[in-house]
Amino acid sequence: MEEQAVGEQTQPSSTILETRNLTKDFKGFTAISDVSINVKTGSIHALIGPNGAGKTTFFNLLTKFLKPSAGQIIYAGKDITNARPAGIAQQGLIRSFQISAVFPHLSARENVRVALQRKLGISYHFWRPVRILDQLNEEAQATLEQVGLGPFADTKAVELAYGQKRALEIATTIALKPRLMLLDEPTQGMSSEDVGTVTELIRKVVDGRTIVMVEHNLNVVSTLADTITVLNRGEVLAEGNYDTVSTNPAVMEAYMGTTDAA
Ligand SMILES: Nc1ncnc2c1ncn2[C@@H]1O[C@H](COP(=O)(O)OP(=O)(O)OP(=O)(O)O)[C@@H](O)[C@H]1O
Repeated sequence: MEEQAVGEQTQPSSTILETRNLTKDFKGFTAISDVSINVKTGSIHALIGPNGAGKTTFFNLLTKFLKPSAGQIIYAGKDITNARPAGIAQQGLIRSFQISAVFPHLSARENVRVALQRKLGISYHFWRPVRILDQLNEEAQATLEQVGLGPFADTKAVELAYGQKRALEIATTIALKPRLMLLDEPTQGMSSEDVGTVTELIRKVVDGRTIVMVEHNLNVVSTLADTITVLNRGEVLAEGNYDTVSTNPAVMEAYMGTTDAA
């Protein structure tokens, strides 16, 4: 049996997120149709599919940026179909690369500290006892070390290289203590070197957490994902590990317009 990540107070192989017949219509056009997925606790679950397949729409449904037309979303055993984005964030379902905006003129450490303060609900109370601020600084430093930015703690975000900025975004997301991280194309626009660094980083931060990611880069998906859901025209075309989906004739047809193996 596959080993589960430690740190979750759930049973091995339990489901942390589930969609049941999730559907989204835009004025008569069905962008997501009856999509049911099951995300295992502690796994990396990737959503892939050709352009226009409905990945972004599905992602926006999960993070409550869009309201479903039909179906249900169950997170940690609770029906969150009608929950507000802030409500689900408090329950540990955190979307990265959008909400965790990085402040360009703050240092890496200050950026992480802002996220830690947000989590604690003590934002910008600079009159807090020094002891608490010291604790925050220590935790911020530890979080930066987790993503390889320890030596850059005092560097302004704007001065970090592109891949390092992405690492900082991951650090600010980790600071929000996610149980489930939703990553929207984490390697988009990166050099191949940065793709490698961020791929390693994602593998590292999954420990004790679950990740759902939309990702175009199939190398990244093949390296990281335990389970892949392939969407096409708003429907689930295939699901399974990389070997299963990459050899599925319907997937080859959707991607390459051919069922011949490359
Ligand atoms: N707000 C909207 N109103 C109308 N149609 C929409 C809306 N948002 C998305 N769509 C349509 O839904 C379909 C799925 O779009 P979506 O952006 O979710 O696909 P995607 O898989 O993320 O594509 P890409 O890989 O190109 O980003 C597309 O045909 C798109 O035109």
